[in-house]
Parts: sequence; structure tokens; C-alpha cells
Amino acid sequence: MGSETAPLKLPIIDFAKPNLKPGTVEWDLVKGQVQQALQEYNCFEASFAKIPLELRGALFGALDELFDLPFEVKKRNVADKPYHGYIGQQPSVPLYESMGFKDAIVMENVDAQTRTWWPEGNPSFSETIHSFAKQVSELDQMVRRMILESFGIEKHVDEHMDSTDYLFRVNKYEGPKTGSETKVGLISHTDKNIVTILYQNDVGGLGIQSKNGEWIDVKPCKDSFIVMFGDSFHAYLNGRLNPTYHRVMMTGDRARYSVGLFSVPKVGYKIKAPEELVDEAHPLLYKPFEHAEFLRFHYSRRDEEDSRSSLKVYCGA
Ligand SMILES: O=C(O)CCC(=O)C(=O)O
Ligand SMILES: [Fe+2]
Repeated sequence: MGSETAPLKLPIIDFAKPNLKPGTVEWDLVKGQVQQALQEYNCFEASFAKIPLELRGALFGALDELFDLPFEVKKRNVADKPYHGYIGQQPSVPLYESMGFKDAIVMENVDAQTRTWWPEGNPSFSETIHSFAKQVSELDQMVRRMILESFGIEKHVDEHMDSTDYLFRVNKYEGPKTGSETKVGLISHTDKNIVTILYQNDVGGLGIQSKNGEWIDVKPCKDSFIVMFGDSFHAYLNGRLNPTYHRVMMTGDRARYSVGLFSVPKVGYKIKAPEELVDEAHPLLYKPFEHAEFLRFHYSRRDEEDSRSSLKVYCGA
């Protein structure tokens, strides 16, 4: 008794402060917290109460509506890049089903995707998805700007922001209905993009691996957005920060819904660490690479390969 240590928790950083603008004291304070959290956990929770509760409620309603469509209809979500369209009915992750909205902060794109499922359109659905993605993209931009500032490379902010699009993905994990026995929802991996921001319903399951290998269970919280660091950002920063290794494990009867906003390097853009981050003490870790090609390579690998090794095998210098 008394020897148990409290379970690890992700740091929570408050982004809802008014006046959180570059150059202010508040900004620099949060920037320091972001840097520290990423160095220690490769991940953090952002409290971003700014997104109205009604919109969050509407989001989960919209997901119910979408996932309830027949498989034949959901499958119409096709994309030319791996991981951008419908994923489901996979033997290795039978509980998982997921769909994507390419370039989701542009309303016309969300509407066009919506019409593949509802040819006559579904304005309240598209409006909910677009509005949610757009508001979360503000958080993504703040985080990325803070990170570039922390490494003294703020002069690259515009080019960096202009080099990415936003993929919005919606996910459903069926409850395994196996009592207290846990089943895999999504296999452990690092995301291959820049930054991923996740939001989830009240059914837990997301786990983040800490630096010492311990899994941290992320407790769903209405105001919290989970900010994860991807392989492409790790390469861009020449290894200064590390990607978030994460997974989903499911128990119980209820379905888990989650959504992710992924900042993704644009097709044709070569990810290359800025000169300022390469020197004798920090030799270049990765040759310049194009994200879509890297994704193709990654998804061509066998399931048994460790997701974390793909970047190094693909373009390690
Ligand atoms: O559903 C989640 O919380 C995680 C989803 C995820 O890791 C992904 O889509 O890459
Ligand atoms: Fe992920």
C-alpha cells in the first residue's frame, strides 16, 4: 500500500486565453509550455474551449449520420493518396472504420465530398464538418508557429504554412463487446504528416507512449484536443522533436468516435530541414522527400514493420 505511483498524464496547455497573439507575453508563455511538453511527451492536450459546445455536439451527430450509411455508399470516399479515403473492414483492425475530407478547410471541397454520399447535398452536415475543421486549423497554426519560433526559424513560417493542406478524418471504433477484455482499435503508429489534432467522444481508448515506453491512457475531456507530432515535422526540424507513438485499444460495448485534423505537406513539396537546423552537432538526418511518395512507401510495407522505422528506411541520410 502507498507504493503505487499515479498514472502518467499528458500536460494540458490552455489555448483558450484571450489575446493569444504572437509577440505577447501570453503567447511566449504558452510557447514555452508547448516546447517543454513536446520535448518530454512528444504530445500534449490543448484546452481550446473556443469551439462552441453546440458545434461539438453537432459533430458527433453528423458522424452518426455518416457511419450509418450503407458500406456501398461510404466506399465512395476515394482518394489518390493513401490514407486519404475510406478505410474499413480490415482484418488487422476489424473495429475501425474511417473516412477522409481532402483540403477540408475549403467549404467547396467538403461539399463535394459530402455529395459523393448524399448526391443532393447535405448542407448542415457539410457546414458542421467545415466549421469544425476550420476552427481546429487555427489551433494547428498557432502550435506550428510557436514551434518554429522556439527553434529561431520564424522567418520560414509563411513558407511552412503555405506548404501544407488540411486532411480531416472521421473515425469510428465499434465497442468489441467482449466484457473487460481489450481489443486493438488501431495498431501503434506514428502519423506521417506534420501535426495531428484529435478530438474524441466520451469513450476512451487512445493511448500515447511516453519516452520510457509506458502507455498513457488519454481520458476524453470535452475541452481537450490532443496535439500530436508527425514524422514529416520531425524530419523538417532535423530531429529536434520526436513523433508521437500512439494506438487505440477498445473495451466495452459502446462505439468510440474520433476526428483528426492532419496538416499534410502538399503534393510535390519537398520536405527539407532549413539550413539553420543543420550543423556539425546536428548533421542532416533525412534527405529531402515528398510526402505522398513517402506515404506510398510506408503503406507498401508489411503490417509487421514498426511504423516508426519507415521514415529512416525511406530517406535516412
Ligand atoms: O482515433 C484516434 O484517437 C486515433 C486516430 C489515429 O491515430 C489516426 O487516425 O492516425
Ligand atoms: Fe494516428
